[in-house]
Amino acid sequence: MTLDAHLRATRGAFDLDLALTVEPGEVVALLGPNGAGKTTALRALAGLLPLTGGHLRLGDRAWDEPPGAFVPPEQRPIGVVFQDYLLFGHLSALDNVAFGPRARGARKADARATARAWLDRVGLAEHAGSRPRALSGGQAQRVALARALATEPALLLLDEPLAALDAATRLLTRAELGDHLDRFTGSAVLVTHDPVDAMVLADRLVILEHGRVVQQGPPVDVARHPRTPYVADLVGLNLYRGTADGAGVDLVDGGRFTLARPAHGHVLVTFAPTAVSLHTTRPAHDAVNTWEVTVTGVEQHAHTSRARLAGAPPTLADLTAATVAELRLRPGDRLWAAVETAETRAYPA
Ligand SMILES: Nc1ncnc2c1ncn2[C@@H]1O[C@H](COP(=O)(O)OP(=O)(O)OP(=O)(O)O)[C@@H](O)[C@H]1O
Repeated sequence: MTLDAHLRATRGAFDLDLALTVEPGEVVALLGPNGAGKTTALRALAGLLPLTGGHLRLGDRAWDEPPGAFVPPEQRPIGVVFQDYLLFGHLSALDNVAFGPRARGARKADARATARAWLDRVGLAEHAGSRPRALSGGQAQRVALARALATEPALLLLDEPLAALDAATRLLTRAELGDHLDRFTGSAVLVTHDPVDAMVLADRLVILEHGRVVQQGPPVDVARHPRTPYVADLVGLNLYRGTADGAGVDLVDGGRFTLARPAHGHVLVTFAPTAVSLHTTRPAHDAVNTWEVTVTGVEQHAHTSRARLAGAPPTLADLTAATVAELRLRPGDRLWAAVETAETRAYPA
C-alpha cells in the first residue's frame, strides 16, 4: 500500500508543508538541518501531531484528513524505532518484542512465538531472556527493530536509529538494518542527520529546510547534483550559483570559471574539495581555473586537512598532510587555488 501524504502541521511559529509519497518496499530518508521539521513530520505520520491541513493516506484508508478523518496512533499499523530505542527496562528482550503483537490483540503464546521468530531473524535468539540493560547498544537496536517489525506494520518509522552507536558497531548494525529494510515490504521513512546512513539505507532522499522540501531524488543524483549549500555540505562538495555564457560561468559569489562542457543560463557548479590544489604562485596551465584565496581556517579530518579559503569564490580544499606541511598553511596566508576544468560540473539551477 502506498503512503500518500501532504503533511501540513504547525508547532508554535513553525510551519511544515511536506508532500511525501512512499511506495511499498521503498525506504525514504528525511534529511535536513536542525529545526527543519523532520521530527514534526514523523510525529504527524505517527498520529502524535494532528495535521492542520493536507492529507495522510495509506492505500485507500485516510489516517488524517482535516477536518474529517483522524485515526489515532494506536490504530495505525505503524512500527517505530526510536534513537534511544525506548525498550521496557523491566521486560526481557522477548517480552519487549512480544509487546507489539500483544498490544494488537494477539494471544500471549502467539505473541511470544512471533517475538521468538523475530529475535531469531535479528540474530538474538540466545538473548531472549536478557533485560535491556544486559544488552550492548547494537543488540538493543536489534531488539528495537524486531519489536517494530513484529507487528508487520504497513509503515515503519525510524528516528535516527543508529545515532546512539559507536562507529564500529554502527557500521555493522547499518549493514544488518539494510538487509532487514531490503526484505521489508511496507513503506519506510528514516530520519537521520547522517549522510552515510541515508545514502546506504534509502532508495530516495527527501531534504527538508525550514519545513519545505528543497531537493529529493535517488541518493546518487542528490550526491552528484546538490541544489542548496546544506545539501552540498552534506555530500561534501563545493557549490556555486552563476550565469553561464557557453564556455564559462560568472559566479554569484564572485569570480569566473571556465567549463569543461558548454552551459548556458542560470547554473549550479560543483567540484569536490579534493579537486582543489593550492599554490604559492599562480599556476599557468590551460584547462585550469585559478583564483586568489586567503586561508581562514584549517581543520584536521581523518586522513586529510580541510582548508577554508576566502576569495572570489570562497572554497573548501582537502589537502594531504604533506601539502599542509610544504605550504606551512596558516590562517591569513594568501595563495592561489586551482581546479581543473574537467573536475567542475555545471547543471541547470
Ligand atoms: N513543542 C513545540 N512548540 C513549539 N515549537 C516547536 C515545538 N517542537 C518543535 N518546535 C519547532 O518546530 C521546528 C521543527 O522542529 P523539529 O523537531 O521537527 O525539527 P528537526 O528537523 O527534527 O530538528 P532536529 O534535527 O534538531 O531534531 C523547530 O523550529 C522547533 O523550534
